[in-house]
Amino acid sequence: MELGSNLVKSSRFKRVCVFCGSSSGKRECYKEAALELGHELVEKRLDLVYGGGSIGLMGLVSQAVHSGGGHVLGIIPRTLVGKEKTGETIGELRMVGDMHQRKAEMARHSDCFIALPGGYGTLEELLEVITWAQLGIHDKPVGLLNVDGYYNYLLTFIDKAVDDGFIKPCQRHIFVSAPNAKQLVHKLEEYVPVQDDQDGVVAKLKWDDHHHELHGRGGRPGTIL
Ligand SMILES: C/C(=C\CNc1ncnc2c1ncn2[C@@H]1O[C@H](COP(=O)(O)O)[C@@H](O)[C@H]1O)CO
Repeated sequence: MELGSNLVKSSRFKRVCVFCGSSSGKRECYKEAALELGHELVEKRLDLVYGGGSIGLMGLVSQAVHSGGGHVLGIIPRTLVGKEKTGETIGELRMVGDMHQRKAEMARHSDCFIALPGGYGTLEELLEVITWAQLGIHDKPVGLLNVDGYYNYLLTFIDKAVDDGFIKPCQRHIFVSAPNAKQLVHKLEEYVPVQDDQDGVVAKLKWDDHHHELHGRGGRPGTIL
């Protein structure tokens, strides 16, 4: 695909879910990384799925994608809607009943996940999609944007969990990490899902079948199909 004079290789993804701080952090590098990620998504013609709202890094990444011509889908619980809590949202906004539905909908609408720096909310979203990958609920790539070493302690902790037998060595690489957006998107493109057939990982198909048995094919918000 041609964009100006540059040749842009088309991506295996269409929509990228970004988890990130509802604050901007104290250092410029976090804001710069959010903008850089937004620009990278635009350059690769990738649409954005995120938590809605324009506060913090969420605002920066969504504005960058929106002003670059990408589609922005914000998924937000009704309770959080309101300028005072989330700022002015741009792009398409979809409202859901609660935080659980929100995460499931964000995941359902995305082909991969990226976590920028953030706080508890970002960590929880990141660890949930990693856990879902471990359980075989999805096989979508997950990437950690380790801006200026922000996540080094988390990576060290995960290594400790592997050493101490709480995370299997083969699951250590269930997600990828990189210091900048370009490298991270490249790694996500190359990612091959971790295989762990021997030890109880339930194939995605089985989760889906079970879900369809329970809820029918139409699905309900709150489940990845
Ligand atoms: C409740 C108040 C502000 C919270 N506003 C949010 N608006 C939209 N999305 C949010 C908000 N807070 C958390 N999120 C989700 O979690 C991630 C950011 O959380 P963090 O703790 O800042 O890392 C983000 O990806 C969103 O999906 C006002 O009192």
